[in-house]
Amino acid sequence: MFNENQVKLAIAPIGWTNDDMPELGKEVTFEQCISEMALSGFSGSEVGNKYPRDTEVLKKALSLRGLEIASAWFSSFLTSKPIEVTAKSFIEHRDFLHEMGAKVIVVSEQGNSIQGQMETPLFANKPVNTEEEWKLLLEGLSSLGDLAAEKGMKIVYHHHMGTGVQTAIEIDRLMEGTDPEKVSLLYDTGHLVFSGEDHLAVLKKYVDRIHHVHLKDIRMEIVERVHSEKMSFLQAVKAGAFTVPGDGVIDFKPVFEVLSEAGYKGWFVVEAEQDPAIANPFEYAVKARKYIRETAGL
Ligand SMILES: O=C1C[C@@H](O)[C@H](O)[C@@H](O)C1=O
Ligand SMILES: [Co+2]
Repeated sequence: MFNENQVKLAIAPIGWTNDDMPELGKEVTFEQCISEMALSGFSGSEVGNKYPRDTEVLKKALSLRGLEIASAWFSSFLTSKPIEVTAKSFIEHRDFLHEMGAKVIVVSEQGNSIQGQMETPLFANKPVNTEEEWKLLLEGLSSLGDLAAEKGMKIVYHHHMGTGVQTAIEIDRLMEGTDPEKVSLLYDTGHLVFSGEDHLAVLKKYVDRIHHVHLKDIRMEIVERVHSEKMSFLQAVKAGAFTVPGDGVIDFKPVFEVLSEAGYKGWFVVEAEQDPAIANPFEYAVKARKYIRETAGL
């Protein structure tokens, strides 16, 4: 299905230690996390809060286990702070990733996001960008795209629950308002299905602009509780809204088919944050690896 020289498989550390709620998995060491990633058959990782920032130390620890860095999350504040503030931290992040050999930079606007607020009900309080916020966001992302291009890199925008770019309509606006040469899309199956979008329609529409993929599955019974019990994003994660591909309601076969027919090149990153005390991260990594082998032939 895929050309094995063009796609690579990574897993995010968020199942071992959660960056949004560092108390989840605080006892798990960096070495345990990356060793279990390698042992379960992955060749890459994104960057978590326990990863050393010294690039030589990080490279050595990863190469001992046959792992590479696929990318890392960057929070932009284009709608709430002057562009210079975001640009300064973006350049630092870009240079770190460039040194680590990554080609794409995950960007998500957090200026008006509620994703980190433990008590804020997710669906009732989702921010909706004003016209002014859209302008700041679209122009700011173009500038970040230019900065990424200086190093031969791309930004991949992460649509996300609890932010101003969550729904298919909002993704349309983001895509229509930016230059494909400057702004690419990160496709995260879990966030689209959680939001109630047609994830395959979004994929087919933007497949040529998708340069990074997060593979996340959904437990629909938890999403129903998020609605009825007015849970926040973080409460939803703790309750187990997300899981690894093959363990929830999403059929990934058509997702892989659309991407392979379009000649997708880049990383697939299994990203399934759940409480590691409930869902053993190594066991779930092995489960995801087996499912991807069976469904994508990778
Ligand atoms: O890519 C991601 C990074 C996390 O920090 C985030 O909250 C998660 O849901 C996600 O998709
Ligand atoms: Co994601």
